[in-house]
Amino acid sequence: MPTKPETRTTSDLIVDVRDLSVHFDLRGGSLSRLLGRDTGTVKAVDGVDLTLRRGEVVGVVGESGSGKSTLGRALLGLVRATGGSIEFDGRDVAGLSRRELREVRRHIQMVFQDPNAALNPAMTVEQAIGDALRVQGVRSATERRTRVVESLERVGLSPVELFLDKYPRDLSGGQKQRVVMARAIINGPSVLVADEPISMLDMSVRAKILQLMLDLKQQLDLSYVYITHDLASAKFFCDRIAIMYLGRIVEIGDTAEIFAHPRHPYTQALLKAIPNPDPSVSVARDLPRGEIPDAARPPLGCAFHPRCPLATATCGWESRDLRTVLEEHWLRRGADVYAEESRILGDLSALDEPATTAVLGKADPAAATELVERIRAENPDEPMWRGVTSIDQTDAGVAIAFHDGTDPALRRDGGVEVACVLYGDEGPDGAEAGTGAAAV
Ligand SMILES: Nc1ncnc2c1ncn2[C@@H]1O[C@H](COP(=O)(O)OP(=O)(O)OP(=O)(O)O)[C@@H](O)[C@H]1O
Repeated sequence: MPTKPETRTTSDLIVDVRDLSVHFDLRGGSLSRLLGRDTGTVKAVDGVDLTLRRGEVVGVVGESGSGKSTLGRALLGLVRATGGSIEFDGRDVAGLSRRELREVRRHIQMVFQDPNAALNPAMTVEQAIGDALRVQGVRSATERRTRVVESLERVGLSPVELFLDKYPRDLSGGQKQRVVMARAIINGPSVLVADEPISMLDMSVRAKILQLMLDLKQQLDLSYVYITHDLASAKFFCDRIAIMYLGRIVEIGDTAEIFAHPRHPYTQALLKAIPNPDPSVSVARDLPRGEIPDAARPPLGCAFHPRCPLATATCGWESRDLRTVLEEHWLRRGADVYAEESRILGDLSALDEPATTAVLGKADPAAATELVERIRAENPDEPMWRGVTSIDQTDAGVAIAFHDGTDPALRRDGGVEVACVLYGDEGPDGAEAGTGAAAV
C-alpha cells in the first residue's frame, strides 16, 4: 500500500506538532483529591508528533483517558503545553499573547461532543452563531445576520427563518450539532478540531453529520483533526489515523494501511472490538485484560504491555503485573485457596510500587518460593512469566526478578510508524528505523 508523500513543505502543513507534552501536576489540588490521587503527574500527552496537511483529515483514536481531548485542546491553546511546540500555519501557538491567540482561534475552531453543553440554552440560534462573530469584532448587526443566514444554509438548516429564533431546546440533537458546526465555520477557519462530534447523536443522524463535515471540507477548504474512540467512523472519515494510548501515539499512518495491516497489538485489539454488522461472524469484542491504566502511574516499559497478548520478555513486566496475576489466580481458584495462599505470601501492597524485583512471603520463604513456582506451573502461558528472569528463595522471602523493560519509540514499518518492539529495527525483522513520527 503506497503512502502519501512525506516531504514537509511550508505551504503543505497547516498544523505541525512536535514532541508535545501536556503534564498535569496533581500535587495537593482539589482535582487530585477528587480523582483519589494526592501526588504525582498525569502525562496526558507525552511526546506527541503530529502533522496536519491542508485539506487532510487526521483521526486521533483511542480509548477514554488516552489523551485525545487534551491533545485537541492543546492545539487551540485551551490547555498549556508543558513541552514541545505546536505550530499553526508557521506560528508557534505556545508563544502567542491572548490577543494573538484569539486571532489564531478564528482559523482553528473546536467542535465538542455535546451540543447541549456547547450551546447556551438562553440564546437563540441567531444569537449563538452571531456571538462568534461579535467576539471577533464584527459590530454590524446586519452583517452578522447575513453571515449567520449564510452559515445556517451551509449546514443544511433551511429555510433559515424556521431556525433563527429557535432555542436549543426546540432542536433535535442533529440540528443542534449543525448549529454548533455553523458557529464553528462562521469566521472562516481553516482547521476544525472535532472532539467526538457524533458520539452523542442518534445512530440515524451520525452518518449525516459526518457527511456534512465532508461537504464543508470540500466547500470551505477545511482540514480536520477528528478525535474519536470509534475506529469505524474514523475509517469512513479520515485520510490518516493516529492511535493513542496513555498519552502517546503508538501507531500512525494512512487509514487504508492501518485497516489492511494493523501492526500494533493495541490497534489490532481496537479493530477486533469494532462491532461486526453480520451477526453470524463472532469476534472478540473486549480488549484483553482490564482497562486503560492510570496515567499518573503508567506501567513500566511499553504502557500497553499488561494488556498485550503478544508481549515479549522485555516489554516491561514488573511488580504490579505480578499482583494482577496473583489476584487473577485467586479469582479462578476461589476463597479457600485465597485464604491459604495469601497467608503464605503476606501483604501484597509492596507490589504496588513499580519495580523490577519483588519480595514476598517473609514468614516462610521456602513455602512462598514453592507456591510461586506452583502458580507459574499452573498457568505457564501467562505472558508475565516470560518477563521473569528468576524466582529465588532468600532470607527475606521469595525474590522474583523481571527483565528490564523497553519503552519503544515510533519507528517506520512499511507504510506506517509504530511503537512496538515487534516492529522496526528493535524487532525480529530487523527493519530500518523510521525518520521520525511527524514525517508520516
Ligand atoms: N485538567 C486535568 N488535570 C489532571 N488530569 C487531567 C486533566 N485533564 C485530563 N486529565 C487526565 O489526562 C488523561 C487524558 O485525558 P483526556 O480527557 O485527554 O483523554 P481522552 O482520551 O480524551 O478521554 P475521553 O475520551 O474520556 O475524553 C486522563 O488520565 C485524565 O484523567
